[in-house]
Amino acid sequence: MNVKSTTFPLVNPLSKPILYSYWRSSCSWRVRIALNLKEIPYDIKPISLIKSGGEQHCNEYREVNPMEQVPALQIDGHTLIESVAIMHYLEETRPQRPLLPQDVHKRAKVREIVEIICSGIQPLQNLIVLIHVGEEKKKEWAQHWITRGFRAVEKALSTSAGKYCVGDEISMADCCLVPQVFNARRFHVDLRPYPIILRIDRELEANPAFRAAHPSNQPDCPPELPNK
Ligand SMILES: O=C(O)/C=C\C(=O)CC(=O)CC(=O)O
Repeated sequence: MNVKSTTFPLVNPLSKPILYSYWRSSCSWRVRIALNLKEIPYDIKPISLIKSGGEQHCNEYREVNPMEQVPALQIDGHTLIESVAIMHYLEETRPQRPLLPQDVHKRAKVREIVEIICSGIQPLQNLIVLIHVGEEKKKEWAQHWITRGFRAVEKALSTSAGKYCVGDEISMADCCLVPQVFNARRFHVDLRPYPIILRIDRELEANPAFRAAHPSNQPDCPPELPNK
């Protein structure tokens, strides 16, 4: 693993941000999109969640993120963890290309969709949970929780969506939706009942910030991308 012990806990406030990321971690992906949208230059330190039982569990990385998960972002002399907290930090310190709408009701809608995905769906189909569920049951388990959550997301979008999740501006909700759709496809969820989710996902496919953040464009993506 190429994480040097000198990298932490001290972080140089002037150095380029470093994102500890895994190519198909949906939580890392959210942050990559946010950084790209805000045009914040950053370096990636890949953390393999599967190599040698998972580099996220090694002593050095536990110093960076005691939750032993990705992402972690070293920025402005701080080490930040948890993708939603990181996106809010970026929003508050780099207000260019806002990821939250001005209107308070629309902001609430963005947060609602973010919360459904980041608390109500993704943690239930995360690697650590699926390991406990077991190989035999994991597909059905993931499908169950993604379907349950997508039903609620689709309902929310039926009143909030314009071109994107909330109105016509890209927001944190879109940063969370696209990686979750990828996960849904990975677990072969039938997405036909969610036409608004599919339309927004298609809309964002061509966006350069989203495209650059895609797992297939990550330095640690294996040459043959499985389950794309
Ligand atoms: O290559 C792997 O199978 C390991 C881990 C992941 O995909 C990441 C997740 O745990 C899913 C997620 O981010 O939602």
